[in-house]
Amino acid sequence: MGLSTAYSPAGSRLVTTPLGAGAAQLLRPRRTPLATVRCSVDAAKQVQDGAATVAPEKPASRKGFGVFSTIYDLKADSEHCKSKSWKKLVSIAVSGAAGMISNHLLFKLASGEVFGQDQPIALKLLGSERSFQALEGVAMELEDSLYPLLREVSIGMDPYEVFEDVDWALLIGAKPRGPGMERAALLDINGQIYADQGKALNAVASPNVKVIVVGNPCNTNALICMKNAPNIPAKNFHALTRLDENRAKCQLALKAGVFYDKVSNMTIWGNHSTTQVPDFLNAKIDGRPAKEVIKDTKWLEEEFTLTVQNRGGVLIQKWGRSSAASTAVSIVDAIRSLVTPTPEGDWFSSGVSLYYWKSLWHSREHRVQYAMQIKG
Ligand SMILES: NC(=O)c1ccc[n+]([C@@H]2O[C@H](COP(=O)([O-])OP(=O)(O)OC[C@H]3O[C@@H](n4cnc5c(N)ncnc54)[C@H](O)[C@@H]3O)[C@@H](O)[C@H]2O)c1
Ligand SMILES: O=C(O)C[C@H](O)C(=O)O
Repeated sequence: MGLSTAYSPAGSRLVTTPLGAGAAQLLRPRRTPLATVRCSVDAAKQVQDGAATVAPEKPASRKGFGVFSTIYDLKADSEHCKSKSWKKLVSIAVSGAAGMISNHLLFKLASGEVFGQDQPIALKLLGSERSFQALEGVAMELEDSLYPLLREVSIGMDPYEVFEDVDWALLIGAKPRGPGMERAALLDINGQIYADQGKALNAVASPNVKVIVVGNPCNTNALICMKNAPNIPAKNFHALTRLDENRAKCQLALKAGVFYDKVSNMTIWGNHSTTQVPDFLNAKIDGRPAKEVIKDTKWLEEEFTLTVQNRGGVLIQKWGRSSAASTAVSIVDAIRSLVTPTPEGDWFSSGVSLYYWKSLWHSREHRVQYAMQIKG
């Protein structure tokens, strides 16, 4: 005798019953012919039936995936007393959700390590036609992880559905470069994705949605996205340059022989590309200027800069694919920096619209300090 779970359509509760093999038949998932919600039980059956090769029907992204379609009252749920003090649900769209970076990121988001242990979240996962089956697999893994803070998961291929009312959009879905390529060469393929997604965000996302563009070339893609979303404040668009900041901190720590938490005030100027300038002049090690601690100026000016500029490319040569886990970590760092006060005297890097931030910088109205720019 084992524990089996029966899926019932949205609106009713998920039933968990001890079952024998015969009873399992009786509790096969029942779906109305027109139901568009996808659940893990259906996905498993598709593979079993050999239907996995058939293009899946387009799901309605507002409906939850599998267990996440169950309707419940969060505040009234006595089993989760903790939930009574939880904040209002935050809705996060992740594009390229079946890709390498997302495979690390989604589980960090769901665990609460990004937005906090009192912040329930909804994940809206956007995939492409090619990746849709894999997206179902991702959603199934999220189901099986039983994260208390993960209250909703939906999947879809239409950004106009997936982005509806989202508070955050983490735009990762794009083609990565291969060995020997420059990121800029991806613009022809990836640029259009960000034009389309910018339009979709403009039309259906929360008017104050925060957007982090990861797909390369990320600075240009962020600009394209921003230009296609005139209703969303320009200050809300970020290109992910945090990975470069983290890489630069790591190299300075290595050279100085200190743990990397001793390195602060690291700025990345320019694009997330080989033209970027990791700013060792303003960086600090243990509160002192990096140049005072690292006397080897030639190393700082040449090797340090080149290492940070080329780190992504070297990694591709070694791995055969681009960085994923460290990128996910840097997305977490970037979000955390945006939602929590910056430690006194420190700052962080993010690619943003210079036009907007220049004025704010002078007015000194911001509570979080930024060192960032966005470039096309
Ligand atoms: N800014 C950075 O620091 C940084 C770091 C690493 C990678 N990247 C970039 O991030 C992007 C994704 O990298 P990855 O390793 O996750 O790639 P991946 O190939 O593993 O995953 C990309 C996913 O996006 C999906 N996709 C493609 N077009 C889409 C669309 N229009 N809408 C939704 N999904 C779509 C693909 O089907 C795939 O599942 C690449 O462009 C890569 O160069 C940026
Ligand atoms: O180098 C790449 O193409 C992937 C990413 O931008 C990185 O810096 O690791």
